[in-house]
Amino acid sequence: EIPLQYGADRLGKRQDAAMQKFRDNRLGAFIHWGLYAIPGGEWNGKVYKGAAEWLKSWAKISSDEWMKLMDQWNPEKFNAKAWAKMAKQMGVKYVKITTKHHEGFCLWPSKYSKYTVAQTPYKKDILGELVKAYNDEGIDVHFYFSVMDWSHPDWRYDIKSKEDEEAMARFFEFTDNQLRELAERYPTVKDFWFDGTWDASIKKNGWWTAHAEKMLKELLPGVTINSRLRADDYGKRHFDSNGHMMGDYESGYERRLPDPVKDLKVTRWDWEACMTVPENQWGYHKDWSLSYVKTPVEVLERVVHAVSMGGNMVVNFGPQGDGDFRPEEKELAAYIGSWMKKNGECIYGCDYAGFEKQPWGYYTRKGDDVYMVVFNPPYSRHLVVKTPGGTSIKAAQVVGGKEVKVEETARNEFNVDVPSALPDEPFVIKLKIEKKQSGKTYRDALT
Ligand SMILES: COc1ccc([C@@H]2N[C@@H](C)[C@@H](O)[C@H]2O)cc1
Repeated sequence: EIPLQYGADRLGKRQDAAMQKFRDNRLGAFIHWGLYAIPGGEWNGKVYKGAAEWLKSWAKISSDEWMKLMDQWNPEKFNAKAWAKMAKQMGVKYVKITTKHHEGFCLWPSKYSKYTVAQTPYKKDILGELVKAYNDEGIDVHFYFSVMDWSHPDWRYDIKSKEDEEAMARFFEFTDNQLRELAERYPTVKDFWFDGTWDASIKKNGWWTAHAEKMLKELLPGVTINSRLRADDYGKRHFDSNGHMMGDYESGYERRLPDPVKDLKVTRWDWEACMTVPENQWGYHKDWSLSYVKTPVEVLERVVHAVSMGGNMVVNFGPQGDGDFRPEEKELAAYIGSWMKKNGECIYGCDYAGFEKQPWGYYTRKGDDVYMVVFNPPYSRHLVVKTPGGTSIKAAQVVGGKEVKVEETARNEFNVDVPSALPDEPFVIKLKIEKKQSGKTYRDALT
């Protein structure tokens, strides 16, 4: 192993209660809300197809020009309690909120910046209202924080001179001040999800990323930190130069998921994926017809896919500039919520089952209970289950429904019947498994 000063601080999964809660939560929501929600992807009459929260970049707008949007920030339909109710009904156990995105606008009245809600017509502390409202609903709050800050004169993409070095030193102090401020103002926050850390200016300062994690963990014992913050002594990110994950969970699965057959390595560590409903829109975009919009079932499948491989999934919402949500997002939250009400036991507190992936859907597991989450019921009307060695199926029951027949068909192979009346939505079968060898003898084919 290469000696590292700023590599992984720990090998293996964190086993403390705070991390167990992070893991058990499994389903979260992202809230991307900032000045970008006002133009919604359109500038000077031109609609840009790229991610709406990057409009400043696509339309090549100066920060001074962009920050004039603050004069229009007065979300008259914003109601933190209503947002928290919607999250509760969706069945999410936590919400990740953009405290500050790349644009540099702060949803809290930071005393280290003039680009905050305090300097807008709205005036009040939006972040504080949201933290209280979500917590009052029993929902954990996680903070998204972009290190890259397009509004700050000392931000550098790379360090090529003494001036750059001095500017970034000031920038790191500014960032430390904001992080400390967030931790001290909102001590119930459970996680920091860092973004905007891919540039050379950060990769050349791995020491700072380790310091930022350490500082937050001293201020907030138990807080979780994502791998995306971290760069090691040699600028390696997420996993250090010895291949060990930095931070408390891998945060590289953004708008993509590990393959259920080829990428089983991810079951060895904690990880959290995040996803957009359109192909690539985090902030509010006025025209969702520009790309494919995933149906609620397609969103649900990605949630189950993540949990089936021992990960969390965060589904993104991009609230409108007026503080209300678009109809598609309200419908999505309602659909997921109604499904989770019936079937949440196959998600919350569940993990990788260790069963071989089948075409009909995904397995999740909690203790001795293995769940089959069926998205593609086959014409054969039975679901093939291949169990690990020494494992047999004792019984099978549709969650919230009837027992279904289980028949042993070969060594460690079973047919589980689909319900006679096929449900019109993805359904879950709960297996009672037991450790025992089958009494039957099976002849292997000689080839
Ligand atoms: C250079 O490519 C990207 C892609 C997405 C991002 C941000 N990460 C997501 C979680 C959103 O915040 C998106 O703006 C930044 C840079």
